[in-house]
Amino acid sequence: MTASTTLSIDRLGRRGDGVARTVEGQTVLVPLTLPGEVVTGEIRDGRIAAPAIVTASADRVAPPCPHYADCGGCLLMHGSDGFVARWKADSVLTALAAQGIGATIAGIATSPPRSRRRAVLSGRRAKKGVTLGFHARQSERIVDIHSCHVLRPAILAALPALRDLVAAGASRTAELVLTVTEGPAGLDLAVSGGKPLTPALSQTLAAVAEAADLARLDWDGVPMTRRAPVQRMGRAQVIPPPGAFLQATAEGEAALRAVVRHALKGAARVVDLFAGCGTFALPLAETAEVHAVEGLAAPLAALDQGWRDAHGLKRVTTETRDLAARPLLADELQGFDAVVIDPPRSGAAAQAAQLAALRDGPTRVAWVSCDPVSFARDAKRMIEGGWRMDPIHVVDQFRWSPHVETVTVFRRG
Ligand SMILES: C[S@@+](CC[C@H](N)C(=O)[O-])C[C@H]1O[C@@H](n2cnc3c(N)ncnc32)[C@H](O)[C@@H]1O
Repeated sequence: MTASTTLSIDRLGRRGDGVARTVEGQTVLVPLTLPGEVVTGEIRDGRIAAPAIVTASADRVAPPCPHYADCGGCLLMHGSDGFVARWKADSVLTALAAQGIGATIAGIATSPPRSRRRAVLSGRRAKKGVTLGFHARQSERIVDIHSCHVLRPAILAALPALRDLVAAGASRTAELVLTVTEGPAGLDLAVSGGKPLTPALSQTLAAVAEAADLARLDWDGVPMTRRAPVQRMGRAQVIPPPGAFLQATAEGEAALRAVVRHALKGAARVVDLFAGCGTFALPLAETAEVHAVEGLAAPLAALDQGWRDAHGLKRVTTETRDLAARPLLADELQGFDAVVIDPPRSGAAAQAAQLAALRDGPTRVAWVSCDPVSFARDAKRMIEGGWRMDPIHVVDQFRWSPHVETVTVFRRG
């Protein structure tokens, strides 16, 4: 017989698990709980994996998804919308406070249910059939999903076809990774980890692509294009490379872009750092000349082509550059009025150091971030360099997950 322990949840940790303390002072993680709840269960390896709720929080709601108990795609569906919004805003303020920065939240824009237009699914073929979905919590096991409250309806409708692809093209040993993106031309699917293409497999894949009306199916780097999988970026249309980064929801992208546009109004020369396929660069080129810098050549080539095919945009130039190893230096930044920066989760420490040291050139930096902790570190550097930080807009594109994105503006002069 194993002993149950009763604990009170103090707060949620960064990954969304409840955090409690035993009387002996041991920290225990308790998934799917909320602050203030009293829970009981067996502690193993510092976790109560299957807690019974003794006293529920007033913020607890019934999760709408039948897969929620198992699927790792969502971790906060048991909290009310108000709770999740407050928790995300607080996690940004907490990360900034840890760097000694006081900040205010301008607002939070939460993407609606069923709005995720880009998702990475996993698929496996086994003796007993195909599984397709997200990984279970804390596990390599794939939860076979048939409904989902985050994915766009077009992605959900394609799951049977994606299962057919897994059945035809997954080996028994490897997991398929399926990156699916919805755009105006339909679904764009990039699959990696599949069996080598043979004429027979190509034929099957082509038949599935046709039946599901996929715009493009990329099989481990070999694209089959039925329609150009364009994405609109302002007045331009871009064909992203297969599996390329795009903001996860159209609503989230619009919220980020609105803040960036407003902040950079009137700027004649803008540099877009970590530009991707041009989410910010191309709309900004309606009113400003833009220099787009990005580490990967393929998205930049797509951005460049999108600019060349569009009408009425100001000049856009591109530069492939590793901004961690070779950030833009002060003399390279001086020719710009304003900066937009949107680094990966690790942030932009090297670039922040260069921006912080600026005495001439840009007076505005619109800073988009997908990680509050690295953002807080970089913000501290900016503020130490004399920049003032505007209130922070929280943009929640990953509803019901612990991810949180922000955009704010640094100003000087
Ligand atoms: C969060 S995404 C933003 C992309 C784009 N701004 C958008 O909104 O679609 C971060 C981008 O940074 C790029 N990146 C990651 N590490 C980089 C590095 N060391 N140097 C330059 N670019 C990098 C990625 O390829 C990706 O396109």
